[in-house]
Amino acid sequence: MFTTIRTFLDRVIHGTMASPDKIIHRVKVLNLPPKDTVPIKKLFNSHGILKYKKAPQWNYAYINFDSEIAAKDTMATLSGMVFKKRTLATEYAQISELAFRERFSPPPAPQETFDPRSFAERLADQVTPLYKMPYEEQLAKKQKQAIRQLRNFRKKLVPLAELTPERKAQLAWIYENTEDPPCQILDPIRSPQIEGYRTKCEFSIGKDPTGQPTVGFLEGLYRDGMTHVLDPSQSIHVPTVSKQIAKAMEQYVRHHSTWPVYDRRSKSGVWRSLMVKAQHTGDVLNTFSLPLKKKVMVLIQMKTSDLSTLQIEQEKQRLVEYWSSFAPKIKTLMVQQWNGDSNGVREGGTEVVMGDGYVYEHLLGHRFRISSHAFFQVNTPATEHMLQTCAEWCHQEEEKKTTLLDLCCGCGSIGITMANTVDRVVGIEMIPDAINDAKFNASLNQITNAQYHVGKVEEKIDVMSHERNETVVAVLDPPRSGVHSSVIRAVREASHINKVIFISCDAKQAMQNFIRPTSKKYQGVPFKPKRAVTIDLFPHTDHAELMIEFVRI
Ligand SMILES: C[S@@+](CC[C@H](N)C(=O)[O-])C[C@H]1O[C@@H](n2cnc3c(N)ncnc32)[C@H](O)[C@@H]1O
Repeated sequence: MFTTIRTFLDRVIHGTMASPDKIIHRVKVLNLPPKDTVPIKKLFNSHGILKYKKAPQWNYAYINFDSEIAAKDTMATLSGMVFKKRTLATEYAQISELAFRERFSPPPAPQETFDPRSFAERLADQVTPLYKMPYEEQLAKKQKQAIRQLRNFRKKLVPLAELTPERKAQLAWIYENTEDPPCQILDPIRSPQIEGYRTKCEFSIGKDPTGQPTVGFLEGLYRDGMTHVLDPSQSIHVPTVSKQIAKAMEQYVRHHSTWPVYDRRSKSGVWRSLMVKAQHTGDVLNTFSLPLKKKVMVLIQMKTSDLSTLQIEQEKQRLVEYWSSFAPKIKTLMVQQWNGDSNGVREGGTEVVMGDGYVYEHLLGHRFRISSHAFFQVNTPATEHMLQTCAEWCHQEEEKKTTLLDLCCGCGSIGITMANTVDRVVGIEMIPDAINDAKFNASLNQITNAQYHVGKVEEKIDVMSHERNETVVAVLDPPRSGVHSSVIRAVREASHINKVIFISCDAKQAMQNFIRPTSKKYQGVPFKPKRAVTIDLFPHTDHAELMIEFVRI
């Protein structure tokens, strides 16, 4: 058994091990508004409740207490309280901690059925499902998806037809155009490079179906009980250098380390995941003489709760020695210690053990420093095409000052590549490291007209002082999971924003909220799409970016 007596005692003493006797006093708060995440957080925080569980779509929340008295106190405070015109109610329950934890125990392993495909085919079907399709057909398929998405605007909004004439007039553009997609759709922008284009890869470390420690991609979804890791050496979207690094890490865990790989089912073991950022250009200015050693960041995630401090330090030292002699040379090595249940590389808890913790990339003649957690588009040449088109669309013809509002700006790539064509850039981003990168990147590129603000867009959108005689173009590039509706509301209500370039992999709801007629919830004059283009940032996969220019109606 890998767990030592020391860690067993440690868990019992520090409470990370479920004790059958321990009772959780749970309060369910009922009749909360769905969404409204920020006001709900403020409400709970103002009553000293910092930890609770509520999904945006739920109209209830759970709060766990160690004592019945604390639970009942909170019930007395919240019951009957009127919040957002709703009267809150509460329910109390006691549950054993063991039962509570078992809710999160791994799903049962799926029944093994005979699969005639090789492991490589199984993985390719999963991570690059279009790999057998000629590239032109892939583009046509993605174009069809974009057209369907834009046509859906009409389908989703027609139920709003019982509208006042004034609100109906706001949708005239969509009713007038009954057959075609409701705006111009340009030819898709193809990826200049269709193989080995992914600059960032997150590999899992675990066992393949034969039980061999492997560094690769997880087969299927963990929530479906899948925990096998498959070898990525034939994955066509992964660059050669990243495959070499995955293989080297696999050699390390198989032959150089005495610690086992992490088992997602028993939640034991040490080696969890490997993130590789293998940038396209790297940190040299002359892009034609690229020493490979300047391009690659490696981050290794370990579960260290079963190791002593000395063992952790020794392991870090061994990793540094191993990767220092690896060819091609890597630029920086990081170790992340993560003992929680969730999988994947996380923000924070990362130590730089070799190099400076950064890699660099060039985009449209600008140089960018990227930290381990900052988002950066994974397909550099295709991103350059996307940004070129975005810059053309942002261009204002009027003789007015233009402010570019770079919402969800990451480490600043959009604003910085366009800063020389506008009067000022204002960037907002919630990850502090990314904002540090954005500020650094602005000065690295001698950009003096950019300011950056750390925080959530929905909370910071007002940081921008409104100047007279300026037009504001917002570029909104949210994560795949979408943006909070308050962001869309804030953009709609900011009457000085007359254009929004919306870049998204999948955010249908957000797009609809830009165009729906004025209502109590969605105030401000709505936008309408003027043109759209698909940019294929992810060849061989089902994904692509859709960039839409929205203008006020
Ligand atoms: C798809 S990335 C785009 C980054 C950047 N525009 C770029 O092209 O490199 C989305 C970014 O939005 C940030 N983000 C997500 N939700 C946010 C929010 N509510 N407010 C501010 N930033 C957010 C993420 O941290 C991430 O950096």
